[in-house]
Amino acid sequence: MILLDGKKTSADLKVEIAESVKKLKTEGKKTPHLAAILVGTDGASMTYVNAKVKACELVGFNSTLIDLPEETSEETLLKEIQNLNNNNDIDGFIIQLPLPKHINEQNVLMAVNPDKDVDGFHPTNVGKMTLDLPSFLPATPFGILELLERYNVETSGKHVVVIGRSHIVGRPMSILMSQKRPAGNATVTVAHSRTKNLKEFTLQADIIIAALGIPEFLTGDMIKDGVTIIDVGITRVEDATKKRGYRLAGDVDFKSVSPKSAFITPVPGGVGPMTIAMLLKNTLLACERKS
Ligand SMILES: Nc1nc2c(c(=O)[nH]1)N[C@@H](CN(C=O)c1ccc(C(=O)N[C@@H](CCC(=O)O)C(=O)O)cc1)CN2
Repeated sequence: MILLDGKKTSADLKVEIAESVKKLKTEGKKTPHLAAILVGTDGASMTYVNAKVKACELVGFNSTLIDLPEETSEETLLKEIQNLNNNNDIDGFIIQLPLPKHINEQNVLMAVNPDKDVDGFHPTNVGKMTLDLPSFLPATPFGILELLERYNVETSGKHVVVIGRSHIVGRPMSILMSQKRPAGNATVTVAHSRTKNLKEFTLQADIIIAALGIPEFLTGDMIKDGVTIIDVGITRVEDATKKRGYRLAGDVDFKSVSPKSAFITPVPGGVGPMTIAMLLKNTLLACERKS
């Protein structure tokens, strides 16, 4: 079993991005600038946004964090988005998800200028991705493709089962892996909460992407030997024995699944850190496209 090490791969990527930033600076070009909007005080969202800001510092980007209270209205948030759209120094920005329930996520994501949409969530970028045109790929699927490529995991002609159909991970992952691309050319099945006899599909899969958000859902009896496992889930599960009061659990039961796997991502240290590295990559791209 080979661990697909997202912590190490993302660190390698950050070194490469930092080198590109140095080159931009020596050429007298603009320093990439990422902004993030956080609405509310959800613990996990605060962790991720802070990690994004720290990653910007590490690679030499400028960053701006716009921290808004939970009760922020949709109108106020839309005004903040317009300010970022109109600010020429900002190359790309993201709105951390999930948003509080009183805010319509689609209205918010559609207000982002697609040229600054480094999350790749705007319908224009989703459409371009679907047509395999240059766009910003959503960071988690982009990170998974990068991990598969860097570890030379064969995907061509393989049967990929994606469990979960979210707009952020499952749906784009299924589109990208069926395309003609490195880490693509696969035959893809999308399974979801209404899928009957899921085990019949997972037992046939060469690659499983578990992105349903149910801790330790995929177990050893559901997979065949030699499978590649990508675990996208990161749930905080209460655990009084831990200093923080919780442990991080993936969607995969690592203990029973890893012995049967050829490749597997751990949680933590797998897909999560790759998400941040690919956001940086998109921001660099946004900055380079401007100049
Ligand atoms: N606007 C966005 N919102 C959300 C996205 C996104 O891509 N754009 N994805 C997720 C959360 N996410 C990034 O925002 C994210 C999740 C996990 C990690 C990560 O590094 N996880 C670590 C563990 C960190 C911890 O201690 O909790 C790991 O897996 O090793 C980074 C980013 C939803 N929202």
